[in-house]
Amino acid sequence: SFSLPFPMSNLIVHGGAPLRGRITPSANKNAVLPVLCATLLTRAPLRLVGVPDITDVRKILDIFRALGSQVHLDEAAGVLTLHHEHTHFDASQHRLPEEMRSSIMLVPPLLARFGVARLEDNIKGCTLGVREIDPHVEVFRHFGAEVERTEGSLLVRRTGALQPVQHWLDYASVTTTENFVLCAAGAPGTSTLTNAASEPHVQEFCRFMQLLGVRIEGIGTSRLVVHGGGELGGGEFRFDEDFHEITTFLALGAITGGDVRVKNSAPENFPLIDRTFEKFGVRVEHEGGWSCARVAGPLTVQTPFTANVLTKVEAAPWPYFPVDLLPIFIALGVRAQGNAMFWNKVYDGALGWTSELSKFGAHVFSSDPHRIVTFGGGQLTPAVVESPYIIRVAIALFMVAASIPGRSEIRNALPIRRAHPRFVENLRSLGAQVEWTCEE
Ligand SMILES: CC(=O)N[C@H]1[C@@H](OP(=O)(O)OP(=O)(O)OC[C@H]2O[C@@H](n3ccc(=O)[nH]c3=O)[C@H](O)[C@@H]2O)O[C@H](CO)[C@@H](O)[C@@H]1O
Ligand SMILES: C=C(OP(=O)(O)O)C(=O)O
Repeated sequence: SFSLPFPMSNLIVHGGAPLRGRITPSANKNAVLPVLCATLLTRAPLRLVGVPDITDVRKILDIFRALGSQVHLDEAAGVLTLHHEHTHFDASQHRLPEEMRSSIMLVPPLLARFGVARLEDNIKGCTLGVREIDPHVEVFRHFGAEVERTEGSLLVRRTGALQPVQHWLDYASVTTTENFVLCAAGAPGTSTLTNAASEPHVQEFCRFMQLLGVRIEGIGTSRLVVHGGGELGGGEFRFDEDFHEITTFLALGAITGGDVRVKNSAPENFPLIDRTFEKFGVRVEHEGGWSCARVAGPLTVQTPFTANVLTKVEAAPWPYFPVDLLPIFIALGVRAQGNAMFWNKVYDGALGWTSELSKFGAHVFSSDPHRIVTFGGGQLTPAVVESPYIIRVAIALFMVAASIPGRSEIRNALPIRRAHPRFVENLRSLGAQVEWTCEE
């Protein structure tokens, strides 16, 4: 199994080298995790192809083993076979994985199979500010489950079968949408969700639910219709490439003035991401199943035609620019000549880390909890910086470091291992001088 501890927590990089080469991206953590949670709904065997070796996956597989499920992972091939046949859950004994948001999607399958689930308060996830639990509780209750607060956790119970519902979310929440579909799958009849999230990973998760035998209409739109209550089967599912990882490696090529090509089978997801690259003088091309980012000269922020506005990147639920990619473009912003505004419309407290960029000599102004302005293009120097527990921020700090000649250190970069397998190995294959080290 791949349940070894991973103690190296800092990234050391000798930056300044243009990164060049080809990358085959892994699967999207935010598709893989809800799919893994959903597997618990069925007693039939399953084969999942393209499973990444990331720490969040390890944690979910560990809980499956603890519950008595059959788990077999061929690490080299990334093939996971799962069989939740002789699976037992004891709410007083088993603890769902902490420090990852996706644990919350184990609740509906546990409810369906065992009538009870217990969710630790500490499920957390990236420290992006408040991660609300109420929309989930509303969904569980609406379907007929009872939710009560106990010390340090939430206890969710079902006495009878879940009832189909019509539900309208306050906002298009990714995991709440997935939890809705998971509950609806077990509620005999038709359930409808309005203001559903539609991110590529939500679509991928819905396609997996279809493989299990759940009829879903409206995938990719803001209204999902789920026909639940049928017998669920098994089968084989192959994960798509992660648009976050594709974008990350394209951005790494661009910020180091190199030429990185990334395999990309779904360029139809990229028009807005491509236009956002263009705002910093980076041209993305998609051809023959591969994408590359070209930079002609130094990175430069495009000047808007409208007077008195800043070039801006506005992140919000899909089909807006994806919020998890914002830090990666902030890294481009501090490197590009000119000024740009970054607007995080999703999280209240997700931009505090940008003060850390001043250690490289970058100039970033915090307008309010949702907006910052980068004054880019100045001289940057290598630095020792500290990452918060936010995957994409550790990457953004690494990107800036990789673009500056000299030795930099990103402390607490371990969150990267939550989403990106072989990150350092991939970087080395592109010519980066980078390694993991332990805390001194
Ligand atoms: C495991 C997983 O899939 N995690 C992703 C999922 O988390 P998650 O599903 O937790 O994120 P949500 O979509 O629920 O949004 C997170 C928080 O942002 C706030 N909010 C969000 C949208 C909105 O229109 N208004 C609003 O106030 C809420 O406080 C909410 O709690 O989606 C987030 C938003 O794409 C991503 O950052 C996470 O990587
Ligand atoms: C924020 C993320 O994950 P989580 O929701 O698990 O914290 C992420 O994938 O960037």
